[in-house]
Amino acid sequence: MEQQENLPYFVEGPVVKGFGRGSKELGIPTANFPEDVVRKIPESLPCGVYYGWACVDSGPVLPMVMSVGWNPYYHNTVKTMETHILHDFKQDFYGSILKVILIGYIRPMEDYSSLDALIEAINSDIAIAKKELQSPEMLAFQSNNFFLGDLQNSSATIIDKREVIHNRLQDFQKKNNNNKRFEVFDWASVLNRVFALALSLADDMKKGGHPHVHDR
Ligand SMILES: Cc1cc2nc3c(=O)[nH]c(=O)nc-3n(C[C@H](O)[C@H](O)[C@H](O)COP(=O)(O)O)c2cc1C
Ligand SMILES: Nc1ncnc2c1ncn2[C@@H]1O[C@H](COP(=O)(O)OP(=O)(O)O)[C@@H](O)[C@H]1O
Repeated sequence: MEQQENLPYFVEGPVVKGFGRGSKELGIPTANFPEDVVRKIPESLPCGVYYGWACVDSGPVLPMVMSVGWNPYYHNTVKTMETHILHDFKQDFYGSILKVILIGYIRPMEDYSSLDALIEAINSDIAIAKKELQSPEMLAFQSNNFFLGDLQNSSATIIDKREVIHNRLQDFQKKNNNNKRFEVFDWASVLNRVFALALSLADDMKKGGHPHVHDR
């Protein structure tokens, strides 16, 4: 299936406030990634509904369902990534770091005729996720090194590793944005290229082929 081509896909970022449409009251709260994280998701990752694993800060790795797109039901003008974690959290976790692995594609985003129909569709997505995540291949991702912060030994594909590294370097850059040196020379992007090249070479060596540079 074409939608499975870029999976698994690894994303990490802080949880920000969404549109506040009261999805919590409906029993389906969704944690939102900020716009800059969503913007980095390549066009090659189709909009739609996904299932996979999620982890908040250094908490347990839990099943999740996620929507990626423009929420046609609400006629959104910005693309969002909204993660509903299948767990009863005692409190909100805005500002926490959310890590997700998108493993399976469920369906495209639909414009439902009523809120009840949308909720019914999401509940069906949840049932699919629960079932699919029980297989040994899916369970293996629950203990992926990505959740431990060990990127070198993560089974993320090259583009995913770069994405995570890119996000981390952007945070690093933001923290240092008062430092004049960063205005003169973009160290973060240089480091990003060096990391990407090193990962690319390591992967090629592992495959036993001749190392070559992948384009972003
Ligand atoms: C698993 C899942 C599937 C979704 N499917 C759709 C969909 O098909 N169409 C749609 O318009 N929105 C869909 N959504 C997005 C919801 O509309 C969204 O979570 C809701 O707008 C909550 O907004 P809020 O975070 O601002 O409260 C889906 C969300 C989830 C978690
Ligand atoms: N199981 C859960 N999955 C996702 N978010 C949850 C969950 N339980 C609590 N939350 C919290 O709820 C927030 C989302 O609530 P929601 O009503 O969708 O509001 P908003 O869209 O305004 O952020 C998340 O950012 C998170 O802090």
